[in-house]
Amino acid sequence: MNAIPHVSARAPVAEPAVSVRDLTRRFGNGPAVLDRLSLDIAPGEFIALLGRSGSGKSTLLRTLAGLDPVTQGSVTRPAETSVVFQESRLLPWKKVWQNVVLGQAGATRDHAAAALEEVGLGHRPDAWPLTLSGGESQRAALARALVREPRFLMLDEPFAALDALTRLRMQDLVHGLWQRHGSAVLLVTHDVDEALLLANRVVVLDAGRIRMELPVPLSYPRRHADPRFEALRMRLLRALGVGDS
Ligand SMILES: Nc1ncnc2c1ncn2[C@@H]1O[C@H](COP(=O)(O)OP(=O)(O)OP(=O)(O)O)[C@@H](O)[C@H]1O
Repeated sequence: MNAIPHVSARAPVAEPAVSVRDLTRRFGNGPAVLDRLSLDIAPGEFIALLGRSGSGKSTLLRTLAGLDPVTQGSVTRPAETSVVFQESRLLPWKKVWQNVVLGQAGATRDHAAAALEEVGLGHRPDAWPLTLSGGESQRAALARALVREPRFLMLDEPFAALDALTRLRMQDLVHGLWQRHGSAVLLVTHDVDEALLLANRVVVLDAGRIRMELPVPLSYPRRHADPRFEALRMRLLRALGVGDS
């Protein structure tokens, strides 16, 4: 896979990898679930999207993925885009490696093996999905995303169903993949700490609008004990309406 040079959130970038302009999305005659929302994501930038339940996070992601139509406005993103969901969505009647290459023209068993190796599942290409643990299934889902060599990777609460320890391991894995491949990443999460551990910039959504955009100017690896981490955490919690405000 080609490494795309990492561009930090602050670097001047002429062409964003992803551009959302005045995006509005309604269901039927209902209220705007996304309300004239604009957002640019730079090549190689890692964005975490936070927001209360119902704030429009999944709708934004689905619209970016082309799974949901745009009511008004526009969305531009690379053709090479991959999505990983909360559930791995592996087909149980196909082996792991077959799932990894599914729907990807030209992808071979060797491509699957390389992607599985990278996510720490190189020893189980012939396993059946139902024999995998939750963490292993999500690793396979990540391998399936990687085999597409995405310039833009969307992750919709990919660790939400995992236990705390597995979740930490998966966060490390995603961080490593991002550093190696340099894709732009959009991670939807409910977890403020996860957002601050991983992202260059945290975007808080509220009723379909961006309530806050918070750059995270801390180097990696990040530590909860860092007072700057804690200060950013408090700001995010306030923006989410948690804690004293
Ligand atoms: N297919 C649909 N038809 C009608 N309304 C919908 C549909 N999908 C989503 N909505 C509404 O759009 C709003 C935003 O939903 P969305 O799933 O994007 O929120 P979310 O921030 O991802 O929430 P959560 O954190 O609970 O996953 C909600 O009020 C939801 O009820």
